[in-house]
This record gives sequence, structure tokens and C-alpha cells, in this order.
Amino acid sequence: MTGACLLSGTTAALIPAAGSGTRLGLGHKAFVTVGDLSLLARSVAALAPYVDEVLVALPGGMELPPGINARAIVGGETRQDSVRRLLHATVADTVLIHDAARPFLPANITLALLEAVAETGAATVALPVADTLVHSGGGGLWGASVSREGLWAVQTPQGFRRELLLRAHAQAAADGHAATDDAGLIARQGGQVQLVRGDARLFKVTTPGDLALAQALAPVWDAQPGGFAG
Ligand SMILES: Nc1ccn([C@@H]2O[C@H](COP(=O)(O)OP(=O)(O)OP(=O)(O)O)[C@@H](O)[C@H]2O)c(=O)n1
Ligand SMILES: C[C@](O)(CO)[C@H](O)COP(=O)(O)O
Repeated sequence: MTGACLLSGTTAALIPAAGSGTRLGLGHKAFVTVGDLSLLARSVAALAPYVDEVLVALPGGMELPPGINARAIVGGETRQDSVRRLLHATVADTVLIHDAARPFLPANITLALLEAVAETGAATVALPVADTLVHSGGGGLWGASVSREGLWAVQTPQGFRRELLLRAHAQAAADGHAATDDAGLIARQGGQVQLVRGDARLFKVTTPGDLALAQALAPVWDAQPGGFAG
């Protein structure tokens, strides 16, 4: 049974990959390789077995490299624009939105997310915060402390009934509201979003330090694709 069997109707994986990778500094981040595979190839491969189609938003003028089994569209100026375009490029009933920049997505997390979306219509992978949190007070000094009690760091994939997310994006666009993810747009409208426990190894490759971690993890993942032991 694939994960899509948990849901009624069709399911699409929507992968925003149109960012410029400014913080990493190596050009378009989705095409950066860890081990022998690009971040994008890894993200597509992780979701493809569980969905009816995979759509990728790419920077203008770029094409999908050979070997990536997906349909490509041109992304937008921001992640939010890229996701909105992806949403309009599919008719699937359910969408799983996943950053190309998160290459290590365990199968058990995808299955747990699909189960949560089937029950609630909106869910995201997230992880309880483990570090002490503080606002910078300026000048590199400790400002106001922030309790980490009840705080979760949001990851992807995030899953939604597509109609629900289309409405949330339309409302955000009408209000000129900019968001860093999609689950937040549902919550902004008063909708409930189920939190599904993620994994530290599902981190987003954002900085050179993240890339170094990803390079170190790739052989471990490639020895057992789809999951980590422990
Ligand atoms: N206009 C944009 C911006 C981002 N993304 C995608 O959204 C995901 C998360 O974004 P982020 O990690 O911030 O990537 P970049 O925008 O490329 O990074 P930076 O902010 O450092 O430039 C990435 O898979 C990225 O390709 C996108 O599809 N379209
Ligand atoms: C969607 C996301 O990965 C959830 O943590 C995150 O908000 C993307 O942020 P970015 O600044 O676009 O990388």
C-alpha cells in the first residue's frame, strides 16, 4: 500500500526549488550535490513512491536534469509565490509541499504525515525545540529570554487538502501577507494544523555548515535509503 492509499482522491508532491541559495553561496541550491545526488533529486526520490505526481518549481530558464521523474514549472520571486504557482499547476486533491533543500526525508515520516492529513486536512512535520532561546538585545548582547516550553521548529513536508491551501494563499495574497511556510497560512485563517514529529536529520540545507553535515550524512542515508537507524 502506498501512502496515497490513506487518502481519498489524488495526491501530488509539490517541491519548491526555485530559490537562489544566497546563504549557501554555491548558485542554485537545489542542484548542489551531496554524495552523488543533487538535493532536488533526493527530495523527489523520497516522495515519488507515495504520490500520483511530482511537480517542481525551478528558477526561470532552468530545466530538470535527466533522471528526475517530475514535471517542472517556473517558480516565483519568493517561496510563497513558487508554492502558489505549484498549487495552480495541479488538480490533485491533496498536496505534500516539501523543500528541495531538505534531502533526507524518512519514509516513516511521510507515512505519518499522510495519515495526519487524511484525518485533519492540514498537517506539518515539526520538531520540539531543544535549545535555550533568547532575543538578541542588540550589540551582540543577550536580550529577553524566550521560554521554549511548547515551541516546535517547523520542517517540511507539509500536507493539505489542496482547496484549503488555495484559499489560504488567495487570502494571504489579497492581504499582502508574506509567510515563511504554508501551514502558517492555514493557521492564520483559524484552521487547525496537526503537528507530526520530524527528525533532526530532516534539516534544511541553508548554510555551508548545513552542507557539510549533509555531506557527512549522505553515505549513511545511501546505505539504507528511506530511513535512519535509531
Ligand atoms: N523564490 C523561491 C525561494 C525559495 N524557494 C525554495 O524554497 C525552499 C526553502 O527556501 P530556502 O532554503 O530559503 O532557499 P533559498 O531561497 O534558495 O535560500 P536563500 O534564502 O539563502 O537564498 C528551497 O527549496 C528553495 O528552492 C522557491 O522555490 N522559490
Ligand atoms: C518552510 C520552512 O522550511 C519551514 O521551516 C522554512 O520556513 C523555509 O524558510 P526559508 O527562509 O524560505 O528557507
